[in-house]
Amino acid sequence: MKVLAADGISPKGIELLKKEFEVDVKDKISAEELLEIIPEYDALMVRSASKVTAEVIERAKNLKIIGRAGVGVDNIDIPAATAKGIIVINSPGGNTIAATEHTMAMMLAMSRNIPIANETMQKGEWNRKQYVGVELRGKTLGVIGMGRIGAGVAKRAMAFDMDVIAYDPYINEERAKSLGVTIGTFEDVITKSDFITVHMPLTPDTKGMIGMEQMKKMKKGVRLVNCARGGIIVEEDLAEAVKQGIVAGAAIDVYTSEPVGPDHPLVGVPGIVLTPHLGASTVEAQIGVSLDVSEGILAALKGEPVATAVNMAPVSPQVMKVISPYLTLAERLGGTVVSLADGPVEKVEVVYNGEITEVNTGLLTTAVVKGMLNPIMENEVNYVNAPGLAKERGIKVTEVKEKEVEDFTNLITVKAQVAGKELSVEGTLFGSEGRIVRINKFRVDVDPHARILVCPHINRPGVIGTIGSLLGNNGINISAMQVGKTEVEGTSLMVLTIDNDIPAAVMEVIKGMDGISDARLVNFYTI
Ligand SMILES: NC(=O)c1ccc[n+]([C@@H]2O[C@H](COP(=O)([O-])OP(=O)(O)OC[C@H]3O[C@@H](n4cnc5c(N)ncnc54)[C@H](O)[C@@H]3O)[C@@H](O)[C@H]2O)c1
Ligand SMILES: O=C(O)CC[C@@H](O)C(=O)O
Repeated sequence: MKVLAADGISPKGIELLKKEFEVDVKDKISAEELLEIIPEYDALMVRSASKVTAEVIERAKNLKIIGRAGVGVDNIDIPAATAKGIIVINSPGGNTIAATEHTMAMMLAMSRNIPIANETMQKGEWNRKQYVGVELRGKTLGVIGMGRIGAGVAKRAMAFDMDVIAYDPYINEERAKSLGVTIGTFEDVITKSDFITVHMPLTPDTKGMIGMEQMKKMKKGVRLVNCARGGIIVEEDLAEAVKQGIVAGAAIDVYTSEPVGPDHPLVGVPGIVLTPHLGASTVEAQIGVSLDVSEGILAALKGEPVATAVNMAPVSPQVMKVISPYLTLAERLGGTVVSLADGPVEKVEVVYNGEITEVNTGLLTTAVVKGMLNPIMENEVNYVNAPGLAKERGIKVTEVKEKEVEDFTNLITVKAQVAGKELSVEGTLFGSEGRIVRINKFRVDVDPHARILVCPHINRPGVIGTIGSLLGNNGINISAMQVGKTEVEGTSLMVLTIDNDIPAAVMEVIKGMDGISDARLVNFYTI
């Protein structure tokens, strides 16, 4: 497998990846070169400089995962990646402190004229009267977007004795209370604050959220900070508002289009402090984000789910801890059902019993679907594309949770509707080992690995022996055997774990044997 690390990713994560994969490092890569070389790679790591467009994704023949060494994924075409089953991961917390501290640094630099004072002093000037600043103490800071960075900025601002008022339509009263901030409306924040800082992603809702109309409503002497995304504050309006004295100052780290040249409207405006997207640029943050995405890439390339995938339903680390031991079992139950089916699966119901019902089992259901589709699809099915592929194929997937469970702590039952008939396979964990404990109505204890031959048959002398001899005569070794019975007298289910594939002609002979009702091969290597 080959990994491309673009945009100057810290070597810490790259070292980790190099233990398992071939890694090419290209700190500076043009859009043309990326398009040209992307077909070679299985994984791509980027910061904010490279644009992973639909065209790049279209040409990425082998790409399985894109790792964004940072928070914002606005430089990646997520719908295009999802449609192609490419996992997109980021590092949600790796650079939070760096961006939070940069915001504080920008606020202080702006309010105490540090950049201009330094610049003029470096030229030999001594301008003490010209650069009188303002204090943070006692001022109101308006925080728009109370996520990781917004909350970190609020906490630090309170240590500077600022009052914090926040606007974030997606946080609840309880969270606001625990952060010690006052929650207000957008109007409250823009009209009552002395400093305003924005910390949300650029979305259709947030784009241009602060323009001239809003700036005119703000307090006289207001100062604005944007260390989130360019475009949340309209750049031309901000330049004009500072020039006209509507806004006293601004500190900006991010721009609608980067890199920024000398013609940018904010360049050269007195009172505006600019940095070239340095929010995440600390040694610690770069190591953190590099390790985060490298670990994610390692897991994803092994087929494991990654909690930081942005194009999958998010799974908290607590939930992941509970469900991860069941993921392989869930896939194998799905794969078993589809291998036993005599026709296309129309409907799947995944029933969870026991303690596992207390957490979100969505990812386990996706694992069942992944296991069902993998043996029958040409291209790899993964946690990202499995739900979409099932929908495309008209397979209705539902989840049922039932607290009660007999005999086991937890039980997963996969029921499939095939040509009007129901098939079901049940599984549980014995310690950390997955086991199939029931196939249709037959109780079994099968270790779902290698290949199994499943034969419902009449319970009478000689039937099992005939199959054993046939397999032996064809050089197929049986390494384990189970016979499951039902309440229906006279019928049994034989499950043989075998070391080799069974040729189609031998399968036909088995199916035609006296006393055998059916024969199905489940190959766990393809699930
Ligand atoms: N300058 C940098 O180098 C740098 C570094 C890290 C992060 N960032 C950017 O900072 C931003 C925030 O990062 P984070 O880690 O705190 O993200 P986060 O996801 O933890 O927080 C974002 C917050 O914005 C809120 N939000 C969404 N839409 C909103 C709206 N319309 N109005 C108000 N609030 C809204 C969300 O509810 C959430 O609480 C992101 O855009 C990220 O890309 C920049
Ligand atoms: O890669 C960077 O330096 C910027 C990262 C930052 O914008 C982010 O969204 O995490």
